Amino acid sequence: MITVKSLQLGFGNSSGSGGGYQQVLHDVDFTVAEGEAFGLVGESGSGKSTVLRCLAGLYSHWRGDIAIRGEALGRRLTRERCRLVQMVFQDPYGSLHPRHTVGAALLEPLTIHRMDRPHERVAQMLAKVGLNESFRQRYPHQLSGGQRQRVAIARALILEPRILLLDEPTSALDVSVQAEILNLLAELRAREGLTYILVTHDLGVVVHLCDRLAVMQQGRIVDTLPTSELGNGGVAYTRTLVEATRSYSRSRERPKEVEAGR
Ligand SMILES: Nc1ncnc2c1ncn2[C@@H]1O[C@H](COP(=O)(O)OP(=O)(O)OP(=O)(O)O)[C@@H](O)[C@H]1O
Repeated sequence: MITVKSLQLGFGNSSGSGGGYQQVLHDVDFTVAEGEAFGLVGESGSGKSTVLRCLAGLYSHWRGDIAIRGEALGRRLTRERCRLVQMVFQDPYGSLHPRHTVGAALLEPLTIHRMDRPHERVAQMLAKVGLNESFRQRYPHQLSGGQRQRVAIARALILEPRILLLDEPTSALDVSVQAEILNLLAELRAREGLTYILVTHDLGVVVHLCDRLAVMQQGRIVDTLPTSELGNGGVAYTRTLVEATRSYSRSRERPKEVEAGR
């Protein structure tokens, strides 16, 4: 369903005169099947979010080929592309307008895309993400972190896209609500037959949600494997990453253990 071939992107002045040019993506290749959940993992700065941003149309100066359902993706963000591909960001506070109610935030894309039965669609979408009608009147600051992310997911899904790009969708959330949002995302994918590309630092999230993953290092994909193979060690860099994530999780858990012992 999604084919990315030789994707390259850099920032800065590429003329060579001013210097400061940084090549961020080098020949990134991967494919994602319809209905698949594909994880992108790797060290900080390896280019994961940049890949998502190219797919979402937030960057237009990439080179290479991106095709969705066999159709080459242009560099302009068209109405059809918005209907097909939507993105959910790490921080729902940043992606929701602070002075728009939940109802207004969900109605806006429907109005722009002139969709019929807008109020009915908002009610259905709220129910799908587990929020009742009373949430329509609330502002983002009147929601918990988990509820805000539910609204952000609802806003991304309200145009009925087929592809959801998820950039660290749970990392800004309290540990207690992370599982709730992951379960919601898994449930929505199963029910709606959605295709996910998910960027995360957390291999636990990949295991929970993804069928396959690609490991990025310095702007390149260095390994692609089924999630089921993660436990088997994989190739050297993936093994190192798995170990690093394990020790990262352990160090995150330590303060809680200390707290519990008080
Ligand atoms: N708009 C930009 N202008 C200049 N450089 C950028 C820009 N966006 C990203 N970069 C650089 O591109 C590289 C890749 O960034 P990217 O955000 O894709 O990494 P990442 O793997 O998602 O990292 P993290 O896991 O920390 O979010 C980094 O070196 C970053 O500094």
